[in-house]
Amino acid sequence: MTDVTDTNEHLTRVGGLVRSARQHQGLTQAQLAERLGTSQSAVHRIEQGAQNISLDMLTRIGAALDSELVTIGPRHSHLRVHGGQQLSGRIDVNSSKNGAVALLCASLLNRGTTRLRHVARIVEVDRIVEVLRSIGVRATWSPDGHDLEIQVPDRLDLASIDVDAARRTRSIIMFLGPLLGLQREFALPYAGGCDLGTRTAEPHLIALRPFELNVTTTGGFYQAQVGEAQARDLSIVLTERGDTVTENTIMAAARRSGVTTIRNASSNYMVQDLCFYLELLGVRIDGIGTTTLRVHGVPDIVADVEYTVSEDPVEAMSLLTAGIVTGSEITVGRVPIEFMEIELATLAEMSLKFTVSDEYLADNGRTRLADVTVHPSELRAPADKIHPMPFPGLNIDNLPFFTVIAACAQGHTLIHDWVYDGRAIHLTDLTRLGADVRLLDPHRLDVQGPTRWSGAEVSCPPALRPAVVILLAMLAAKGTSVLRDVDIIARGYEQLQERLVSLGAQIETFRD
Ligand SMILES: CC(=O)N[C@H]1[C@@H](OP(=O)(O)OP(=O)(O)OC[C@H]2O[C@@H](n3ccc(=O)[nH]c3=O)[C@H](O)[C@@H]2O)O[C@H](CO)[C@@H](O)[C@@H]1O
Ligand SMILES: C=C(OP(=O)(O)O)C(=O)O
Repeated sequence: MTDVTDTNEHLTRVGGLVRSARQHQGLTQAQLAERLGTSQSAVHRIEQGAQNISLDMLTRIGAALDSELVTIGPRHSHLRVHGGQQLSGRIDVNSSKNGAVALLCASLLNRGTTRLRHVARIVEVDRIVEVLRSIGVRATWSPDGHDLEIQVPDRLDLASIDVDAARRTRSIIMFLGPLLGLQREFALPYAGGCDLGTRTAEPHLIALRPFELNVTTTGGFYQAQVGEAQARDLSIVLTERGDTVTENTIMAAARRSGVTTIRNASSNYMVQDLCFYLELLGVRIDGIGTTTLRVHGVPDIVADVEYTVSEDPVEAMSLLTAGIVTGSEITVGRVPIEFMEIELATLAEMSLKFTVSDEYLADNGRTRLADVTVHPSELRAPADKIHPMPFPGLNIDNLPFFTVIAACAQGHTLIHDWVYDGRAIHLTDLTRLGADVRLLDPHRLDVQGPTRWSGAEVSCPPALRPAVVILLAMLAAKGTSVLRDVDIIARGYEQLQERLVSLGAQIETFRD
C-alpha cells in the first residue's frame, strides 16, 4: 500500500518540476493549460501538488513543455503494425506543414492581427510557435485547437529567442527575410531539421544580400547586420529555385518600398500560400504561380486578416500511397490537384487505376482541390526513371513514396533523387521488409518488384518522409511489424496513425 504522505510528496515534487519546466519555456499557466486542453486552475493545482495526475497527463505535459523533466516513464513511442489488411473509406488531406511554417514566419511582417485557420497540429508548427512566443509574439490557439491568432509586439525580444526550439527546425531560416526589415542587428541560431545530408544557407544569404543583409556565422549563430537600403527597385536572381529561399526573398521584399523582381522563383504550393496571405496584407504580387515574381512592397503593414492554410500535397501522396501499396480502394479527399499532376501522371504510367472527382476550391479561395479514389491495380515499373523537379515537376518530398510503390510494381524502377544526398539511403530500410531496393550511389535507387512483403522490426529512419514510407510498407506486409522511435513522424503529420486506423489499418502505439 502506498503511504499517503509519500504520494503527497511525489505530487508536490512533480508539481515543482512542471512549474519550473513551464517557466523555463516562458509560458503562463493559462498558456500551458491551452496546450493541454485543460483549465488554468487545473494547471495551478498540478503545480501545487494538489491534483492527482495520470501517466497520460504527465506524458502530455512532457510533450507540451518539450521537457524531459516530466517525461516520466515512457520516452519513446513505437508502432506495432498488423499488416496485410485492405483499407477502405475516405480520408481528407490536412493543411501543409510547409505552408504553415512559412505563414508563421510571415506573420512577423504584420502589425495587425493574423488569424491562420486550419493549422496542422504538428511538432514543426509547435517549434516555430515556441520560437515566436519566446521573442514576445502572442500566439493563441482557438478553443478547438485548429486556428492560431498571432499578434506581434512593437518590439521583438530577440535576445530571449528559444535557441533549443529554433535549432530543431530548418524553417527558422525564414526569420531572416521578415526580420531584416524590422531590426538593424540580430542573431539567429543555425537551422537544423531532418537528416537529409548537406543543405546550406548560402542561396538565402546570396538572395538577401541586395537587401543589404550581411551575415557572419559565429558561435552557432547567424549574426545579421542590415545596412541602409540603396535602390528603390531591386532585381534578384535566385541561384537555386528553392522553396524557402524564394519565401525569404518575398518576405524581405514585402516590407520595403519599391518593387522587387525575383527571377528563378519557386512557384510551389507553400510559396503560393505565402503570396495569397501577403496579398491579404495589401502586398501586390504579380506572377504568382510562375518563376518571375514582382513584389510591390508596403513599408508598414497593419491589417487584421484571416487566412486558411491550403492542403498538403505531400500528405495527399502519403495517403494515396497507403491505399496503393495495400491494394485497396480508398478515397483521398481535398487533394490539391494542381500540385499532384505529375505524380498522378506517373502513377497512370505505372498502370494504377484511379478516378478524380470534379474540382472545387479550397477554403483559401484559390487552391484547386479534388477527391482522388485509387483502385486495386496490377502495377508495373515505368519505362523511365522517376525523378523530382521544382514545381511543376514531381514534388521532391513525394519522391520517397514512389520507392515503396515501385517495390509493389512488376519490373525495375530507377529512382533518382538528385536533390538530397542523404535521403535515398534511408529507403534501403525497405529491404528489411522483403523489398529488393539497392542503393546504386547516394542519389539513385534500383527497385525490383513486385515484393513479397514480410513483417519485421525496423528503427525509424531519422527523416520524416522515409519514416512514413517504412510505416506504409508495414501496412502492406503480412504479419506483425514494429517501427521503433516514431516521434519524428509527428514533425509533419497530425495523428497519422489514428487516421490510418480509421481506414481499417491495424496499428497500435506502445512505449518502452
Ligand atoms: C519548410 C519547407 O518548405 N521545406 C521544403 C523546402 O525546403 P528548403 O527550401 O529549405 O530546401 P533546400 O533549400 O534545402 O533545398 C533542398 C535541396 O535541393 C537543392 N536544390 C533546390 C532547388 C534547386 O533549384 N536546386 C537545388 O540544388 C538544394 O541545394 C538542397 O540541397 O523545399 C524542399 C525542396 O522542395 C522540401 O524538401 C522541403 O520540404
Ligand atoms: C524535408 C522536409 O522538410 P524540412 O524542410 O522541414 O526539413 C520534408 O517535409 O520532407
